Amino acid sequence: MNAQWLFSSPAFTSLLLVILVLACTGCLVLFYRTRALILQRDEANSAAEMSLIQLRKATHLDQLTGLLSRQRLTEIAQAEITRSRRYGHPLSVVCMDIDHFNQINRDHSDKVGDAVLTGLARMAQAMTRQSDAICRWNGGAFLLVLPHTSLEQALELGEKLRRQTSEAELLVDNRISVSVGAASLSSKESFESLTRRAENALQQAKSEGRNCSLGHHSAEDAHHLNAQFTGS
Ligand SMILES: Nc1nc2c(ncn2[C@@H]2O[C@H](COP(=O)(O)OP(=O)(O)OP(=O)(O)O)[C@@H](O)[C@H]2O)c(=O)[nH]1
Repeated sequence: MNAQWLFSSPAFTSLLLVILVLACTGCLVLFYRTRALILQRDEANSAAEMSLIQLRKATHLDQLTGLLSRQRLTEIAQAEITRSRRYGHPLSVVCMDIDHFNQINRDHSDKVGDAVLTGLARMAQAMTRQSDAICRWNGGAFLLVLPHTSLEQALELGEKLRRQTSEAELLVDNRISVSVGAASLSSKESFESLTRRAENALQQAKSEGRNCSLGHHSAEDAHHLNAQFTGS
């Protein structure tokens, strides 16, 4: 039996065909199995993502940053204002807003903008006390409610946040800055009025060139400062 006879025999051709069919079937099985595994993994990931979103909703957290929702922070602030009045301790709020956030989104993508928000949220949480409350206020703005904190102390924290932000590597190729506005609770003042004054101070900081912190002094703050100055 020579080699030429073997390769041209019908039995050999049939064997080759069988091997080919088996190899193709194996490849197909492998392909469908891998695809099924990938689909399974994607489904598991999106289920985990969905349950995180649902958990955050149920626990009154901002879906992106995990900070308090604006609604939950307002409830906490109302309770803190009542406590501050009852025990006579100061309470302040700080409003911090990313400068030119619109442009960051435009130049880098919304995904990078989201990462900046999350990074800032983590930084603010790490730099504040457990008794402070922080929320995503709107767009690129955060609001901090600071019990037992005077306007001067709130501005000190605002400056610390501003400095830390300008040094943090939140963007790969650039630095970002924030502007900060602060206000301290006056007697009989509502939370809405207090936050409006902090937002006014923030707008003032924006119009003075951004990357700075400013406080809104109420008539009471001015009186308090004057009393300190004259020693009365
Ligand atoms: N990536 C991202 N962007 C958001 C989100 N929410 C709001 N924005 C964007 O934030 C931007 C808000 O920009 P502004 O606060 O007006 O800031 P700006 O005018 O760019 O800058 P300033 O004048 O310095 O405040 C808008 O472009 C919104 O689309 C979010 O959840 N993720």
